[in-house]
Amino acid sequence: MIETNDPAIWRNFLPWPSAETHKHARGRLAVVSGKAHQTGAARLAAHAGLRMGAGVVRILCPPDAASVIAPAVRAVMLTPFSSPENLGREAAGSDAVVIGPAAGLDDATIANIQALGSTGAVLVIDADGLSVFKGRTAELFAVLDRDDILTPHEGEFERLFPGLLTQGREVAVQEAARLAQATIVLKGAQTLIASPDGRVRRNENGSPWLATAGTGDVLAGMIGGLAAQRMESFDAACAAVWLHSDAAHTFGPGLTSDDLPDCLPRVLSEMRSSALD
Ligand SMILES: NC(=O)C1=CN([C@@H]2O[C@H](COP(=O)(O)OP(=O)(O)OC[C@H]3O[C@@H](n4cnc5c(N)ncnc54)[C@H](O)[C@@H]3O)[C@@H](O)[C@H]2O)[C@@H](O)CC1
Ligand SMILES: Nc1ncnc2c1ncn2[C@@H]1O[C@H](COP(=O)(O)OP(=O)(O)O)[C@@H](O)[C@H]1O
Repeated sequence: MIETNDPAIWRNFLPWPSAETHKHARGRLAVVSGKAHQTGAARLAAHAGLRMGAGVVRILCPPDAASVIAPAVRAVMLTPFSSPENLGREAAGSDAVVIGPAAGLDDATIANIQALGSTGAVLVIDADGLSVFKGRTAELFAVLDRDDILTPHEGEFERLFPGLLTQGREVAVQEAARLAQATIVLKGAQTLIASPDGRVRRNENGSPWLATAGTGDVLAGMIGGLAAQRMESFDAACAAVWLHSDAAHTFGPGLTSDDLPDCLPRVLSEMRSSALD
């Protein structure tokens, strides 16, 4: 049965800081950047993860990208990596890692994802991190744990699961979660979220203002931010999808992906008030 993605299901599981917490205890998120001319997507995701409450957010970047990113971040930290092995070491200790936005469609992205697979962090894989496995899904599935999350739009979904969408989006997303043994977020006007345990939810508060470049990168960062705070992956994905749309409704006309993270304090405050009622 497909449930509506109603906040009543997950709002009591949203992570709020306790009085005694500190930034490392709130959760550590890493976001992997693309090359020097492709750093915007990672910066969007990192800012969104921080706004969602991850206590420490770090961009891990190829060495040539560091001088581009450093002047463009403040609360987000930055560490260059020189190889997939080095990336794995730098990401160890992260609770969640986002990879894929503007990562590049080359073997380096595959090697980086494989290196992250042994860190134990929840992986949120989006965009190029999905498309690069076209025709090589067995290699992707070999990396995944059940708490990992894939966030394809329909184009990316078709690259990973050719032909599956002809069975309808609902059937397709459930079958994809079963095959991948991971949570799948099939994005669109009505995003569907499926868990490998068979649960599936339809998001019904979508906003067409989200049809603008970079909003998917922000969503990946929001999911990563909640997963870093150890919210269960399926609920983290469902909550982030709903809050992402709510932020878009809050902003309305003229929305760009840059605006979304800055709408989150209001959206989260309203959610917190309703959870305390
Ligand atoms: N600020 C930034 O730096 C941004 C970087 N981005 C990155 O830029 C790279 C390329 O992005 P593209 O948008 O070209 O790659 P996509 O894989 O999104 O699009 C490639 C093709 O897929 C097709 N497609 C089929 N179904 C689609 C759907 N439902 N939604 C969107 N496209 C669909 C489109 O026709 C498009 O020509 C990615 O790595 C992405 O993460 C984008 O996220 C935009 C913002
Ligand atoms: N018409 C629409 N109605 C509701 N949500 C939409 C619509 N178009 C796009 N979105 C949402 O916007 C986001 C776009 O993500 P994505 O396609 O990955 O873009 P990008 O790669 O530019 O970040 C997804 O969360 C998707 O569900």
